[in-house]
Amino acid sequence: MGRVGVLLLNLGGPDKLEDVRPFLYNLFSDPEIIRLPFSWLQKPLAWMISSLRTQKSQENYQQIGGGSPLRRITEEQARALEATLKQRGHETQVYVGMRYWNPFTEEAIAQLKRDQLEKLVILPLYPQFSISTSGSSFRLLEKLWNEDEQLQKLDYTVIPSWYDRPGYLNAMADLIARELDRLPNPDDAHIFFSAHGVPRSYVEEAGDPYQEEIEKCTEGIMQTLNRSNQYTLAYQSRVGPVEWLQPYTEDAIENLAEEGVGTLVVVPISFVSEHIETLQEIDMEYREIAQEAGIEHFHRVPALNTHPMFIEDLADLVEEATKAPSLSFDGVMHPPKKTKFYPQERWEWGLTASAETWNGRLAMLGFLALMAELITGYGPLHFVGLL
Ligand SMILES: C=CC1=C(C)c2cc3[nH]c(cc4nc(cc5[nH]c(cc1n2)c(C)c5CCC(=O)O)C(CCC(=O)O)=C4C)c(C)c3C=C
Ligand SMILES: [Fe+2]
Repeated sequence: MGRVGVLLLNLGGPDKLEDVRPFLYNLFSDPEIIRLPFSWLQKPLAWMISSLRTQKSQENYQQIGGGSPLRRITEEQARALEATLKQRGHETQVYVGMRYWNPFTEEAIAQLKRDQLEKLVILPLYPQFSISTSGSSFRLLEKLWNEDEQLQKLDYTVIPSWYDRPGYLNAMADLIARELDRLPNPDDAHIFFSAHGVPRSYVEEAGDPYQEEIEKCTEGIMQTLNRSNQYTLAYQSRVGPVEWLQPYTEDAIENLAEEGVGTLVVVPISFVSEHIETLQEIDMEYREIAQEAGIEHFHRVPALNTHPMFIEDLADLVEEATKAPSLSFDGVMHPPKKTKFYPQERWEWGLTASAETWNGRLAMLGFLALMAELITGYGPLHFVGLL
């Protein structure tokens, strides 16, 4: 391999409590996270939601030590991948580009430009593709590439998702097997896959392949695990008033308790690092729900972090991507057509004149309602827990 760089993409998280508000502002400013009919609404709404959500979010980060471990773990993964590639004889520079917090993707790109690479492998640290995660990072890269001729000359490969790789499935199965084997009766445990949710409309209207990839991933892990345990897939971390993918984790836990399940082994599957949604949401909130519902034993499988099988698999993936034909930029940051579906079209609202009119009216009404809610502290967004 020549001078190859690997760009690891991730979401980012606040390092300390003061970072929570600007981190949330960046997150809610992203149209791939909150989709609005008019772009001019995005920033005021992001400001408003982030201002009102900060306290609740800070309390959660406080419970896990005052900040997200995501940056530290992602840096550890980057260094472990670099070391594994070096052992295999490849001098590869691995960069970390976060979407909403330090180290930002823009900084990673500035650094890799200075390093004069021959080829770049773009590797999201999300096993499954979603418009809201890898898709959002690809959109940002698209923008940066479109603005920069030096980047346009760089050969690159994009890996859209990798949930079905045997190395990854083996690493996940290994972690689950270890957790099961610590129990007195491993066969009786119910394996509970908790995936990060997305609004249902992402899948049904915008063609997000996320749900399909999550389902295939879960089946792949169970086949690799090759045990007789019963299992369930549910979706966690719902934000806001709209419907998200179902069943919701909290409901599924309560249903299993009603069916008499006494031991749950929870497996987080949408991310590869410990972060607030494993350490606080699963370990604290869902544990409490399970206990209150009568589930006596609640165990959680750790995230992959720097699991050696996982890092070896990432190294294989980089080697394979380096051998794959390079792409030249044509205005869109897409992978080769054959690999995986990646929605190229932005999800547009208001496709017809009358819909435009209604979108406009609804947007204005919504904005006024939000202003009223901001001033009074009462309203539907407080009621459903978004603010
Ligand atoms: C509001 C919509 C959100 C969508 C859609 C969403 C999708 C999504 N997110 C992850 C992974 C992570 N999310 C994290 C934080 C986070 N995400 C949202 C909202 C949406 N996520 C919020 C409001 C937050 C902030 C935390 C909070 O206030 O609850 C993180 C970082 C966690 C950390 O340790 O800091 C990750 C990682 C996935 C995989 C996903 C869709 C597939
Ligand atoms: Fe999220």
